Amino acid sequence: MTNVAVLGARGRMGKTVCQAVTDADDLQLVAELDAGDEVTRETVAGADAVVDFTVPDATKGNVLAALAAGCHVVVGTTGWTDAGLAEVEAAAGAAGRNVIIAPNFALSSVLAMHFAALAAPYFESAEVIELHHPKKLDAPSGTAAATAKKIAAARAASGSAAMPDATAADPDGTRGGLIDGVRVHALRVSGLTAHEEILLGNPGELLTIRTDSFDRQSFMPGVLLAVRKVGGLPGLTVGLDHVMDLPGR
Ligand SMILES: NC(=O)C1=CN([C@@H]2O[C@H](COP(=O)(O)OP(=O)(O)OC[C@H]3O[C@@H](n4cnc5c(N)ncnc54)[C@H](O)[C@@H]3O)[C@@H](O)[C@H]2O)C=CC1
Ligand SMILES: O=C(O)C1=N[C@H](C(=O)O)C[C@H](O)C1
Repeated sequence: MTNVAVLGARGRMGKTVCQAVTDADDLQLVAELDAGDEVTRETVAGADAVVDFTVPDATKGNVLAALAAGCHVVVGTTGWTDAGLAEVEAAAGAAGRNVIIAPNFALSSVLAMHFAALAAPYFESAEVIELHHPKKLDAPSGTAAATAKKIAAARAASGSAAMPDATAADPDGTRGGLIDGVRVHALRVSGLTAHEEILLGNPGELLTIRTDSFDRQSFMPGVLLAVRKVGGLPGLTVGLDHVMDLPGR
């Protein structure tokens, strides 16, 4: 039995994770923490793994506290910087505990990012559109940022030319942001949950890769997989693609 503590337990994702852990035969929910609760050895109640779905401002402090409390950590909270990831990697090494941070735990999204990186060197243009509910605190989504970085890395590795859409005219600033030279557009619309479209274009053709999370249940198989695997993946792992055995990686 793996003991699990959930941080952000009163949130949209936290509630869903608490239920998924409760429903799993091999996992036991031992603590539910939210804003105002300190993360200590006592409050996480002997958890083997702590799961964090909180807010970008709090997540790094939570991870460092959970490592200090002797736990492995699985993080879905977005808004991470490279410096924050480096700090966590060092802390995980020092504590002898492991951390998995994934911007998206939905299988469709992990595969969409993977397919986009595979396709990117074969197209002149690539732009990312992410669509979410208006209560989302960060923009662009962690998934869109990761997708753009993967597209840019794949194009750089294959020696692709700069994309014409990155420098296309933008007289009124309506062309979105740029992440590693890839255009990213963030939409916030009532009724939506979490969606992403990646458009890859050549003269006369378009490849569209689209992923939709209609329900937060879509993230649960990935979260539970990470909880079950985190003890065996030393140090810091970023991205569920490194936890799954994706062919062609
Ligand atoms: N990786 C993935 O697959 C997914 C990631 N997310 C990310 O997860 C995060 C949470 O999303 P939602 O659940 O929709 O947000 P939410 O706003 O519904 O929940 C956040 C919860 O964290 C709590 N909280 C705030 N500060 C805290 C602290 N210091 N310690 C403990 N709890 C604290 C809040 O009170 C709230 O209950 C966001 O960063 C979102 O982007 C969301 C869905 C999927
Ligand atoms: O806030 C959300 O809802 C989501 N956040 C993650 C992100 O920023 O990529 C994952 C998913 O898109 C849902």
